[in-house]
Parts: sequence; structure tokens; C-alpha cells
Amino acid sequence: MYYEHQKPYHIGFINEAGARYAILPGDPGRVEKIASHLEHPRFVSQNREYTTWVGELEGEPVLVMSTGMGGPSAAIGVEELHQVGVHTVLRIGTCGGMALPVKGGDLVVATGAIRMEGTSKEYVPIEFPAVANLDVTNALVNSAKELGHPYHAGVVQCKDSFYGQHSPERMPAGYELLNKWDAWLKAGALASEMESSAVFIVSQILGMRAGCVLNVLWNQERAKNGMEDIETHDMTAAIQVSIEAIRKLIREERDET
Ligand SMILES: O=P(O)(O)O[C@H]1O[C@H](CO)[C@@H](O)[C@H]1O
Ligand SMILES: O=c1cc[nH]c(=O)[nH]1
Repeated sequence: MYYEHQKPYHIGFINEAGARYAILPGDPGRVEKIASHLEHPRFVSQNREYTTWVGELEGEPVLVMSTGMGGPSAAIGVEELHQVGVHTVLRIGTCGGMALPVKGGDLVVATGAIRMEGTSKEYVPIEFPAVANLDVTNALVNSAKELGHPYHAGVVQCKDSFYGQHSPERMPAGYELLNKWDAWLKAGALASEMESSAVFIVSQILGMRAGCVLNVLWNQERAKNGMEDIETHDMTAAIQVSIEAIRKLIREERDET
């Protein structure tokens, strides 16, 4: 069985540094850049979609590990980080804006996620909400405020199909996608992405803390409504906020002990 291997089967590393905090981008290509904001960043391992670096903040080891795209690989990543002793995970990713005030280049701090994906349903029935940890969320919101980055905090929509979000009309199941999208808009969903609900649910089940900060790439609803729709892929603000949030959490943990 996988748990008899010395290294967790998919993430493929032993947590030699003893890190308990992990920053989780979806994209393996972003790991090194995020790790460069830590002290003494160094490569740990690369297996499948999981590229991992480690560094320090406030003298505490912090991992940066990619999860790949979608709930299944994010859930496996969180499970195996738990196996190696991580207690706090912070997803940093990209999203598409949904609510009209959410513009390209803004940040979204996900306080909860709509579970329109398959992975979390294999953990707990759909009535159970996917919510972020309050300490991690407060650390993200306070960091965004202190750094002066425009942010929105609220519910995001998680789904499995990127193209079901962007081209629902061409899908045979489009009638359902379009009606649900309309419901999420009416209920005030801020943005759409693909991993936070699995990260929140798996963390909840394993007794870990999870939070999520997203860079808004664009907003298809602004475009549809004839409003200015800026597109930006600059992750700097989201990285700065996630690093400062982890720093705050490390300090808080120290103050409590
Ligand atoms: O930028 P990342 O973290 O990959 O997040 C978003 O981007 C991918 C889709 O383009 C999905 O993984 C989605 O959740
Ligand atoms: O529109 C977008 C942008 C990023 N990620 C998504 O899932 N959707």
C-alpha cells in the first residue's frame, strides 16, 4: 500500500525540514518564484504535477508545492502533506471574476467555495460546506489591507471544467451549466476556479487549516455587460499577500506557545 512507502507516493519527498506550513500554487511553473520570497529557498523534489521547494520565514520552514489543476490532484497533495506533518495550507492561484465589482488584477480571498466539483463529494455529502479556516482567512485579509492591494473576500465557485465555464453553450450539459452559473451570480459568487473546495474539504476532514488567495485574471461577466475588462497575469500581489499571511500565522502560533 502507498503508506508503506518511505516517501508519500505522489508528492515524492520526505519532509526533512519538518515544515508545517505549505503554500500551494496550482502551476508548477510558479513554485520557484514564490519560494524566492522565502529565506534560503531550495529545491526539494519534482514528481508528476507536484514540484516542491522549501525555504524559511521567521526561522520556520515553509514548503511551496504545486497541486496541478483540479480537485483530484489538489486533494492528493493535501492528503500527502498531512502525512508528512503539514498542518496549514494556503492555496494561491488564479481565477476568473464573476461579480461585476471584481476586476482583473484584484485579489479574491475565498471564505468558502461552491462544491461544483467531484472530488470533495467522495469525502463528505454535499450539504457540508467548504469553508476556509478563519485564522488563515483573517491573516490573508489583514495582509491584503496592510499591503494596500485591492481585494474582495467571499464565496468562490469551484468546478471541474474550465471550458464548461467559458463555453457552456457548446456543452451538451450547457442547459445545467448556464442555469447554475446564473444562480451563483444571483447569490453573489465572486469568482470561479478549480481547487479551493477540495482543499477546504480535505483539510477540514484531516483537521488541517486551509485558506485561499486568488489573482483575478479577467471577468467574463464584465465583458458580457459591456464594462471594461482588464486581463492581467501578474501574481506579485497574491504572492506578497500569501507570504505575509504565513508570516502572521507563524508569529501568532509562537505567541500562543
Ligand atoms: O492558477 P491555478 O492555481 O492553476 O488556478 C486556476 O487556473 C487553472 C485553470 O486555468 C485552474 O487550476 C484554476 O483553479
Ligand atoms: O476564468 C478562469 C480563470 C482561471 N481559472 C479558472 O478556473 N477560470
